[in-house]
Amino acid sequence: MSVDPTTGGARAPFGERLAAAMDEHGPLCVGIDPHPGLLSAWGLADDATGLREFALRVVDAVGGRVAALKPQAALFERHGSRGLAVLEDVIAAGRAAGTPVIVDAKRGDIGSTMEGYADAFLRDGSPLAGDALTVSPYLGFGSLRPAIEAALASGRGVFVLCLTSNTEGEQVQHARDEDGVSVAARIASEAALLNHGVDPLGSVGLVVGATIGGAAASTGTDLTAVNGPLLAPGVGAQGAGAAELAQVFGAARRQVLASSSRGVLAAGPDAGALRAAAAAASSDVRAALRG
Ligand SMILES: O=c1ccn([C@@H]2O[C@H](COP(=O)(O)O)[C@@H](O)[C@H]2O)c(=O)[nH]1
Repeated sequence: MSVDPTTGGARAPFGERLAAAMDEHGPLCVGIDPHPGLLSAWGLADDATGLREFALRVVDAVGGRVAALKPQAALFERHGSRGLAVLEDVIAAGRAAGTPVIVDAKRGDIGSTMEGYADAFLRDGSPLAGDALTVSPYLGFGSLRPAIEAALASGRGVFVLCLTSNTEGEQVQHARDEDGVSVAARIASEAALLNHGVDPLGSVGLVVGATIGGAAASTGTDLTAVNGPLLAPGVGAQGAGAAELAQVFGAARRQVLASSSRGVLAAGPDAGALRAAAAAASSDVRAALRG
């Protein structure tokens, strides 16, 4: 256990905290993606003030009611330093509501630079540190070591891109090495090694899109053996629903944290409507994954 510097209490490992949150609230993560079109639809300006109103309204509406929140860093970064300040406040507000915050920044670089990303997103005392970070393994899984070590040392987690929800990802993720092992399968087995023996779930998760159909099987990717959380974007706006979740994840379905951003956010700006949209999505994914 690591110590939470805010409360002084013990912080359980991320995988354990997320498993408890999924059991309590249902396996839904609400993505906070303040696209310009959504800001406009909510009657907000496409600036840092509009961004703050939008993002904190989502946290107020659904924080404490869903398993996780996932702010999309790009849509804060596009507002420059003021956008990053809003991202910091959103991370703090989500955590204060007791909801794990997954910062979707998809960082990946050589190991020495990954140290910097680890400091920024995965260490106590950094205002950009949530509960987990999405990371990209395409500089080699080993390059992620600084991020993984920082996460595990502080009760945080990572989600490593494995089989992403976009069709372009297949070109890289389905490729096979000279032994016939796919890139996706290799990434999953690296995560499985790190999560081996951890109960109920390890803290090294994977990103596996809800839109990928039979790609786990066709690439030889053993999702159950990962023994870690599977963040599944693609629900809602990208077209996946309950049937797709059941098909994609099969026996690994209890590890899945389904993620929907625009599918929920389109219900705003009214807080009650946002809450109702999240509750409906949560109940759908719970039926598909836990029924
Ligand atoms: O494979 C991936 C990895 C990440 N994402 C991110 O999830 C959300 C999806 O938003 P929706 O509005 O629910 O489509 C977005 O932030 C993506 O960057 C993904 O879609 N697929």
